[in-house]
Amino acid sequence: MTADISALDLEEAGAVLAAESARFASFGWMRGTSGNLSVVLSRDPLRLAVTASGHDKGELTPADVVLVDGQGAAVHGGKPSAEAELHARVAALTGAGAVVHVHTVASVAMGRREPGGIVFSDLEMLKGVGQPAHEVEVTLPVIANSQDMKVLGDRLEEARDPRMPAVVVAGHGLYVWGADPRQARHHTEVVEWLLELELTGR
Ligand SMILES: CSC[C@@H](O)[C@@H](O)C(=O)COP(=O)(O)O
Ligand SMILES: [Zn+2]
Repeated sequence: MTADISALDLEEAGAVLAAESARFASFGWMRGTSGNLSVVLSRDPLRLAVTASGHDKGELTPADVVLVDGQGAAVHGGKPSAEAELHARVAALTGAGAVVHVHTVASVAMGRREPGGIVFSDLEMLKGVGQPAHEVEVTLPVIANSQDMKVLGDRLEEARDPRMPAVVVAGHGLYVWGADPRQARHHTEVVEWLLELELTGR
């Protein structure tokens, strides 16, 4: 346990992540134990609470959370998400306070159709990721999948567009981030809505 993060802080974070996870699972976005969530608990040193690996993400309890460092290694708790290192990388790179990873059908389907990136324009919903609705084109980057989180992190760093707090990982799912878990959830809902629209409309 680090001196600056109490067990209570971690359990409170676990309660938030369990609630967010149950919500995403209810949407069918975390089927078969897929997906993972994190929230930043301290910046210096970087510490995140991340969901434990391999659990049913619709049935998490506040205890199903692990404290990890800036490399995604466990500092306290059990086995962190297999993707904890990427969460830490996103938090360090973007300044986000929370990261969401979901396995949505629309993200994988659109990543296949548009491997060079998915362009959105003239949609009121773009305001939900801080962009104007009109006269702007915003691209959601698509990066190749890897089981190596360092490789995935390098790809995300190279491809990300500061105007879009998300990337699609081809053949895998969606990474989205925000200032806190609530904003990360809203960004996730908006990006997924945009993806579903494009999937339906093309
Ligand atoms: C069907 S689980 C797929 C996993 O390999 C992974 O991509 C995932 O999203 C969940 O991993 P986890 O280690 O439980 O956080
Ligand atoms: Zn995944």
